[in-house]
Amino acid sequence: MLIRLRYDVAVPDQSAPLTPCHYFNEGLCRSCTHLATPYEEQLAQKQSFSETILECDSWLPPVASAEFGFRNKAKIIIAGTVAEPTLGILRNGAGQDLRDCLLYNPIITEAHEPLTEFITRNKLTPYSVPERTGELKSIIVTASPHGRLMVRFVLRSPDFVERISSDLDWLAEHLPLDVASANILPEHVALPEGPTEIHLFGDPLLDMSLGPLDLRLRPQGFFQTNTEITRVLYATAAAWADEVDPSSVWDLYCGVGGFAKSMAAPWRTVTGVELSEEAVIAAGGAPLFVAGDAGQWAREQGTVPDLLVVNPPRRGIGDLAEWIRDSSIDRVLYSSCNLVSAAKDIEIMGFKAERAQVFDMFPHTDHLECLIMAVREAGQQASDHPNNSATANGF
Ligand SMILES: C[S@@+](CC[C@H](N)C(=O)[O-])C[C@H]1O[C@@H](n2cnc3c(N)ncnc32)[C@H](O)[C@@H]1O
Repeated sequence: MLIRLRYDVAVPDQSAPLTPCHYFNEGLCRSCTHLATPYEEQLAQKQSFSETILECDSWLPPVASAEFGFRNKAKIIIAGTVAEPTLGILRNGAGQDLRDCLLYNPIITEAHEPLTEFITRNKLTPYSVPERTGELKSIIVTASPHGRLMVRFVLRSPDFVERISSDLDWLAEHLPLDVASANILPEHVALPEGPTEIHLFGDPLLDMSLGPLDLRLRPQGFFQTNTEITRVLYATAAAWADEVDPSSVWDLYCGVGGFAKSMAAPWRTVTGVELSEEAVIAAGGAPLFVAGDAGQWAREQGTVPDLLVVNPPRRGIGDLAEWIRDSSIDRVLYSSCNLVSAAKDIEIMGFKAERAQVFDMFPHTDHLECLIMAVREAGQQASDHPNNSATANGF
């Protein structure tokens, strides 16, 4: 904990309890803004914040995460020199090594040492942000639930692809490597990655299966970052869906298909829709998974599902909310990492939250995932609406 003196000079408060993270205690990394707050208190704060943002008939108790070791993905910024690279973040334009970060899955932590050696032995010059020189910008590492790794080298140009590729057998001897690729990001921008991905090693699919749920991830696909919380989230969503036992489900913004697959049953049709073709291929492709814009796809169907599942990016579902309002859909299972946009969407839809639960996907931060079962408000029947597209289309 820091106390602030006049002129905003921060000095360590010697009387305050230290957190388990030495980077935090030394003021070198403050990504975990609430690390000094006891975890139970963090959870209670997230719950009360959520209850003020979203009016709900029944708020269930929050689902707690492991406090450390839960992150399955690390975006490691590379800086420093070939002989002494830093693997972590940029702090005031310089590299700050974060290899002891407590959030990482232990196999990601253990990968730092061989990755450091790999950079040095292959002379992979770190990219310097102030000078705009060098090649290796970052390494994105994803850990599977089975202890295997996907490693992606984000490079300024394809110049180093050959030398990386030719030494990957060495890397595979030193860490549990299943997939490796190069991502090309030529621009000097604060983006995590570029559009071009060059596959270099292994199968391009990392097995992210969670128990019976068969999930696979390709390099540019999205996967929730807290594996255990994700498993509980999908299982809870499936249990809530089973209570209403829909015969048709649409999973919009489906990513690699976690919600859709957890709700699949022989007596049910389930369709997942996702913008990223990489994710759709990883999910298993047609006929169950469709690549496209969720809103456009929904409008083109000429029918509606018994249960609509949405798990959009932070901005929410946009004008799909009006389409839902004007349709005959009466039950939406909304999973969101931004309760503010979710609450706004649910209001626009003319629905009310029947049940909600916080899943602590991102401990020590303000962020959270929330699962909401929303139902059409009495008196808000789509058929009453003058712009009822379903009625206009004759179904
Ligand atoms: C929060 S992630 C959820 C992914 C998935 N439901 C899961 O549990 O991993 C949001 C997903 O929406 C996708 N997406 C973004 N805009 C979209 C759109 N207009 N139509 C369909 N999918 C979209 C992203 O590619 C991303 O995979």
